[in-house]
Amino acid sequence: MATRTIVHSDPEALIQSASSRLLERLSHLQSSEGVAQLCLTGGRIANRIYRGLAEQLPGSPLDGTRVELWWGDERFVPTEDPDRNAGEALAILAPSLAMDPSRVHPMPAADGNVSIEDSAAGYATELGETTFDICLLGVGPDGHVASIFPDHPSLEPTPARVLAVHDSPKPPPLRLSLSLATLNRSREVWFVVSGADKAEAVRRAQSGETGLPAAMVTGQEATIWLIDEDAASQL
Ligand SMILES: O=C1O[C@H](COP(=O)(O)O)[C@@H](O)[C@H](O)[C@H]1O
Repeated sequence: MATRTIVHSDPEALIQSASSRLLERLSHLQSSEGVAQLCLTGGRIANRIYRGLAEQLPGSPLDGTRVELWWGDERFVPTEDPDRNAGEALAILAPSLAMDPSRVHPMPAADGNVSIEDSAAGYATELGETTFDICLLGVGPDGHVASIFPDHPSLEPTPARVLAVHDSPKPPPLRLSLSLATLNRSREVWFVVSGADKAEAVRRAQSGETGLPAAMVTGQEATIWLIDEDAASQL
C-alpha cells in the first residue's frame, strides 16, 4: 500500500501540519463512518501535535463524542504517574474535546495488585477486533515503535493483540504495547518524527531494515511519514 513521506521545515511546521491533517481527517471520517477510531502514541512530538489539535478545536466540526480513543503503548505505572502516555494526552485534549467516556480506552495502569499480564489480556478483550482508522506512531532513535523494541522479546512473533513488556530498554521497564499484528490492522498509519537523533532510525525504517520495529508497521490503506527536515536528513 502507498507510503508517503512529507517533510516539514521544522518541528513547528510539522506540528501545525500534522494537527490540521488530523482534525480534517477525523472530521471527514465522522461524516463517512459516524465514529472515528484513533490510536494515539506517546512521545514528545505527539504531545505537541495534540496541543496543536486542541488549539484548533474551538469552532471546528469535530464531534468529540464520536472519536474513539485507543493507545498504542503505555508505561505500566500507577494512574497518577506523570510518565503515563494517556495521562498527558488526556490532560491536553480533555479541556477542548468533549469526549464520551465510554469511547476513551486508556491502557490499564499499575494500580493495586493487578498483574501486567492480566492488564494486557484485559486490554486485548476491550480492543476486540477494532480496526483503527488512524494509528499515530512515534519512533525512537533505536527504531522502536509503541513499546516494541529491536533485539528484544517484544519483537518476537505472537498471536497476542496486546503485549506485556518486561525489561524495556527505555525506562520505565514495564510497559504495555499493541502487538505488530494489531498495529498492522490499522487502515492508516501516521509516523510522526522530529529531530536529528531520529534521522538514522527514519532512514533504516524507510529502507525496510529487517528486525527494525519501525520498518515492520504499515497501514492497510496508507502509511504516511510526517517528519521534519532534521529527521529527514539521512534520507
Ligand atoms: O517511550 C516512548 O517513546 C516513543 C518515542 O518518544 P519520543 O519522545 O522520542 O518521541 C513513543 O513513541 C512511545 O509511545 C513512548 O511510550
